[in-house]
Amino acid sequence: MRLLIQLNYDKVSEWTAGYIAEKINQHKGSRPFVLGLPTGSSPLGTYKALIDLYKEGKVSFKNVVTFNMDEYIGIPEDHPESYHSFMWNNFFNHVDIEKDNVNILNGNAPDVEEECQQYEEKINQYGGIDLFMGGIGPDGHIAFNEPGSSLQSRTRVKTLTQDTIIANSRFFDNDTNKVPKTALTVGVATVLDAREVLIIVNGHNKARALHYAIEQGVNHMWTISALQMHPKGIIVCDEAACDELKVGTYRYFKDIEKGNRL
Ligand SMILES: N[C@@H]1[C@@H](O)[C@H](O)[C@@H](COP(=O)(O)O)O[C@@H]1O
Repeated sequence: MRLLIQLNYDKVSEWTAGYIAEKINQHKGSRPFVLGLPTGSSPLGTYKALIDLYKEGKVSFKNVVTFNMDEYIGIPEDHPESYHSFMWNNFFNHVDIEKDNVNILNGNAPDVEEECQQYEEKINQYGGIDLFMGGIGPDGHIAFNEPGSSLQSRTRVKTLTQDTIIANSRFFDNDTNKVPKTALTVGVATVLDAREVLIIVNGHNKARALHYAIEQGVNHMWTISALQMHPKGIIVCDEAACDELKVGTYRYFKDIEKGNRL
């Protein structure tokens, strides 16, 4: 696994956007580039930086198909805090992506099981995900794969933990009662199937999760740790997120990434 330690959040965003743009630009062949995407505050800076790169003519999303990680169950698609709204407001509306190339789980589907199965099938029809970008919760969850999720899990319904409900209540007037209690999410195995996985970890409140991701074993209580099983896993973090790493670990990754542009 690579660990890219950046000075601050702006540098994390800049590096990640640059990496994604480069992968899109390098992509060849008739098949579109398939990009997995998260919501949350962690990727916001990356979305802004990608929009800037698009406006500068350095990347285009015309030949990109996206699959989002997750969506709440039971709030309308046009609710300001739905992940549909988040993605269109913060990213898709500002770049040249085709509407038909955007895939986000439908949390209001009449048959959610069917919705999840079709999502997996659609990913396969596109030949799999080239690069899955993600963030993590303070408890190390990836997408909505809460602690205890099977590391072989596929797209399905998950019940949110109280920790996640409290963390996400900041988007719902700080009222935990307004936060949906369930969500549709890609599974850990769905993420690991991607050819590359890039996870953004920033801020002191993610420091414990980063320690478990990097310095402890693969464990279903910290689902991000499954990234250790991926042949091309990358974590991009800021200095603040390194607060729980051993000095030796920190220095090791700083040293081996020294001089690497991307
Ligand atoms: N389902 C999302 C995750 O995909 C995201 O990584 C996490 C962290 O969010 P933030 O980046 O705002 O800390 O929040 C939610 O639980």
